[in-house]
Amino acid sequence: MPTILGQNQYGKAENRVVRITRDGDTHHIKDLNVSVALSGDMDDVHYSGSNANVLPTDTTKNTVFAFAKEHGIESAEQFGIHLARHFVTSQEPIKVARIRIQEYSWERIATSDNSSRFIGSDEVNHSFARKGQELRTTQITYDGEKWEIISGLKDLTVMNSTNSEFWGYVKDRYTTLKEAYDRILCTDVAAAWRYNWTSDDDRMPNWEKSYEQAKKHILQAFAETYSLSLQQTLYQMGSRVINSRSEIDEIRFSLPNNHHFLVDLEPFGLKNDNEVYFAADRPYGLIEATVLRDGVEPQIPVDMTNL
Ligand SMILES: O=c1[nH]c(=O)c2[nH]c(=O)[nH]c2[nH]1
Repeated sequence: MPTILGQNQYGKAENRVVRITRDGDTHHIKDLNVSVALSGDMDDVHYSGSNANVLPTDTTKNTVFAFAKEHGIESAEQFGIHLARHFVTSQEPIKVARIRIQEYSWERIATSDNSSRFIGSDEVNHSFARKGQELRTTQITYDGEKWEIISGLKDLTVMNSTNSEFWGYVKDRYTTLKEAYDRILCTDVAAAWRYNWTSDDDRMPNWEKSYEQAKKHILQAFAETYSLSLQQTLYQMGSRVINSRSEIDEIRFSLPNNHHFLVDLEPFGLKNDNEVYFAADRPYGLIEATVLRDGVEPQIPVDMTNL
């Protein structure tokens, strides 16, 4: 049966590009998922395998990252327009470029009123929480006498665009990781905390307020900790909650280390001065720990945060 080629397009999908613009101590984030689809005179590659008209999808990926440096990312639309125009006007065989962009929005974390005691007031400008509601969770267990209430949240994505380092770790023959003295720290916070309210005879906590406050302390501790490891940040977040909320005795975290790798733009003659990152989705480091009020028995199950 004879066949003919129908509609076709190709490109690199889901380029996760993060552009940090550093305006002194005030940082701005653009976080995009960019998919490139090109079409045009592509009969030959399908019919005979001749690649003469094919700009590699790998090149389209590089172009996305290089453009993030060269042109910046003013808006998703502006960025997409630059890219689409580039592909169509620079490559004769390419007749149509379709750029799809999803943008992750971030908002600044409001730090605590007394933060200037811990950090310079200008440093609040590098800590962000991703917009979009986190999921609030709770588990209630009652045996007719005692209550166990474990509440928490998941998918609370936060980022520090500076004030994070990681060095001085063990190095064996398989270690290739370079020590980092200024890296992006990004995680999706999953936390579960246990209330010490166990009896109907005791005064019940204000659940709504407690949730809002626990979340606030987690965010502020993340923003205000100068981090030498995600483990250290985790502990700071946990102790901030335990120390500020007398109704909570125990908190467990599961924190993926959402790696952001600096993109090597040298091959394109561009210097990447901590501006353009590749946001990898896997594999990721996974840091998990419980923080307890001194003297209490741990009760939150290990997998409680994997709701
Ligand atoms: O904060 C970190 N903790 C680690 O244990 C670790 N391991 C690693 O490779 N990177 C990091 N980062």
